[in-house]
Amino acid sequence: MGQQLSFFCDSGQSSALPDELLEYRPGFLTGPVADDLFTLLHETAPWQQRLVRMYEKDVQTPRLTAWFGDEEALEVVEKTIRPLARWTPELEALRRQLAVLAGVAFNSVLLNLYRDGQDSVAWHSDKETIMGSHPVIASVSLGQVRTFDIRRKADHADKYAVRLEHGSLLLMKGKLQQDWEHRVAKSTQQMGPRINLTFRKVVKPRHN
Ligand SMILES: O=C(O)CCC(=O)C(=O)O
Ligand SMILES: [Fe+2]
Repeated sequence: MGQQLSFFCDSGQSSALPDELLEYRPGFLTGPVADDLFTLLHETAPWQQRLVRMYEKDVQTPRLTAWFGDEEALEVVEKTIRPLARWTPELEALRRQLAVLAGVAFNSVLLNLYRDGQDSVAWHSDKETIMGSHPVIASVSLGQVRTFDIRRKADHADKYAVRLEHGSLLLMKGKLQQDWEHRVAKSTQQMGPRINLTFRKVVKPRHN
């Protein structure tokens, strides 16, 4: 990869984001392949609305999710990953393609369905306890273009945004999970559904 990319800050100015943190590939999947995958997943994935504990209350996540993966992934994070669906041929093919491209033996994929502009994922970083330090996460986007924001944990003014297009691939890597947070914010604009797939290699936490 290594191509130079432009990311856009809130001010509308473009600025290059270090590609040791994020690599963006628009058109990773061609239009028809992306269209078919969107329709298939939208109609057949075992979508669920999960409860998360926030401020001592159970609240529903503002999006639907589904997990697919290997049995070994289930053993790692039994509570959060369950139920874990078996790989479908289409997701298995994508996993293989991404494993070669990213050099990572992904053993699970988390699917998010943002039904409209009101669905979102709040600022967070993905847990390194179950992915090891400096994990590579391969994120494929289908459907509605949404904005992916990142901000540095130590200085929230240090932030970038990138539009994740239909059929695009975003590789998150290096110190992104350690030093930065990311989100997909709600939008007041009329928006169609978007499906995001994050391929992950989850591993048993190491106890020293
Ligand atoms: O929808 C996206 O692009 C990001 C999803 C995400 O950050 C996550 O599932 O951890
Ligand atoms: Fe995330």
